[in-house]
Amino acid sequence: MLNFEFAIMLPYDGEVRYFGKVLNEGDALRYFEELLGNVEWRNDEAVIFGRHIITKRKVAWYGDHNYAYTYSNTTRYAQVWTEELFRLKILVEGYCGKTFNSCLLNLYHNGDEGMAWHSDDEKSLGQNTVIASLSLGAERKFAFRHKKTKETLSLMLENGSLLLMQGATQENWLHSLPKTKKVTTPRINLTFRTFITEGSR
Ligand SMILES: O=C(O)CCC(=O)C(=O)O
Ligand SMILES: [Fe+2]
Repeated sequence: MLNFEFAIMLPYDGEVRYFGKVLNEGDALRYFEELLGNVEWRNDEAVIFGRHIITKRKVAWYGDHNYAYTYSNTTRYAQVWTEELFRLKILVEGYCGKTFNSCLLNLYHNGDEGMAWHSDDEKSLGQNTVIASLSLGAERKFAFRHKKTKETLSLMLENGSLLLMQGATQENWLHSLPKTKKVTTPRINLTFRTFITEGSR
């Protein structure tokens, strides 16, 4: 396997690697535009405390099969990889030395849209899940907060950059994409994940 340079982001209780830019400006822009136009973007919906919420942020979900995935009391079905998403999956797998069977995409139109503190610890992802996050478009701050010590740290996710979260990260740390008035342009984020399918449980 090839070795790539990366920065280690978490001091303890989890493993996060930041590879920096893995796509040059031209490729990042081309993928951004292709995904903006070709992905089936939808507003995310959730039922939280009995209220039906529709987010401003748009989402899409792709994978090897049309997996059904339930969170926040809503079931979604994955679309099968587009050609450009499949190419990005192969690129990301090369850096991470891991394979992924699905990808959740988020489209943030500007800094008014973000993602609140959460961890990606759904049962369908299993323990010590590996999540690779590729960012395209506007540079945004990404933050981690330890669930017990409350230690907080953050980094900037650059255009074309790759972040890998693995080990006990989801068990011990929350992460968020804070809203900001400074960002007025859109960003697309792709999180490649491994969804545990019926056959492999
Ligand atoms: O947009 C990001 O960088 C993070 C997205 C995220 O945390 C998620 O989709 O679970
Ligand atoms: Fe997340």
